Amino acid sequence: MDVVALVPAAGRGTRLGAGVPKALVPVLGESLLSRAVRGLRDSSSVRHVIVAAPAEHRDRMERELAGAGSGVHVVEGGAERTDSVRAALEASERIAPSAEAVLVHDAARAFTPPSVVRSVIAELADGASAVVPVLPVADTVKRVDENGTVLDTVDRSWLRAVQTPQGFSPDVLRAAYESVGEVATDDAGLVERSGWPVRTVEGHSHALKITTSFDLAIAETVLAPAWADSDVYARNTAGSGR
Ligand SMILES: Nc1ccn([C@@H]2O[C@H](COP(=O)(O)OP(=O)(O)OP(=O)(O)O)[C@@H](O)[C@H]2O)c(=O)n1
Ligand SMILES: C[C@](O)(CO)[C@H](O)COP(=O)(O)O
Repeated sequence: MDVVALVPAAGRGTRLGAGVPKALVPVLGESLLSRAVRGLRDSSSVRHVIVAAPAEHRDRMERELAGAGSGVHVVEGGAERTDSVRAALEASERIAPSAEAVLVHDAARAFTPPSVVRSVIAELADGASAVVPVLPVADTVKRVDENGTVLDTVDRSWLRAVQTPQGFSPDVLRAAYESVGEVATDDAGLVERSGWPVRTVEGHSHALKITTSFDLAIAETVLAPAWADSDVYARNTAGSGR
């Protein structure tokens, strides 16, 4: 399959509070952005990568990715994640007009194993129009009212936590972005609202979204060393890792 990956990387990283956009934060010497793009390239299944960068850091991100290969492009992102994905999606019509599949992958999920990327693409190749990697929810989940009092306990057997990369047939994602103007927290949410079925594949604990300083500590002590260790990396890319 001819696959293009869109990488929203234009967020500020407010919850991490590193003083630079989160995608530029280094983990053991390599930025989250560089690692996220490397994971996509390591899947050997992605032809083009289009990164949405903050306007004021676009040049720096271009330099950061200079060694990542000729198929990597940087465009200007927007105020919300959906604006950044929309900008990259529009650029994909020019950069990758013959793409048969589009992935959307957070720069913040920089340690996603290439095996997850391949699983999503395999499901698209099998005929799915939209695919998301998911994990079961580990905690008991409760609904609460505005005062913080518990209303009820949700049956978690139906719940899944959703990761990226999320994969789509290009026409389906474009139609969803054209018809649904509002902001969504993930791209599959827009596709669902347009009435398309969304399939799931097994996600991976290493695909966590680096959001807080705790997550960054996990990245520094567990995830980056696992990637640097070729044996651990091989096991990690082969299994579920849960
Ligand atoms: N306007 C935005 C906002 C977010 N993102 C990207 O969307 C992904 C998921 O967002 P999140 O992890 O919430 O990142 P931030 O918005 O940077 O985090 P925060 O809410 O803490 O500021 C990240 O790769 C982020 O760079 C983006 O491209 N454009
Ligand atoms: C797309 C996403 O990573 C799926 O879990 C998530 O919804 C992004 O949410 P955020 O609020 O922008 O971090």
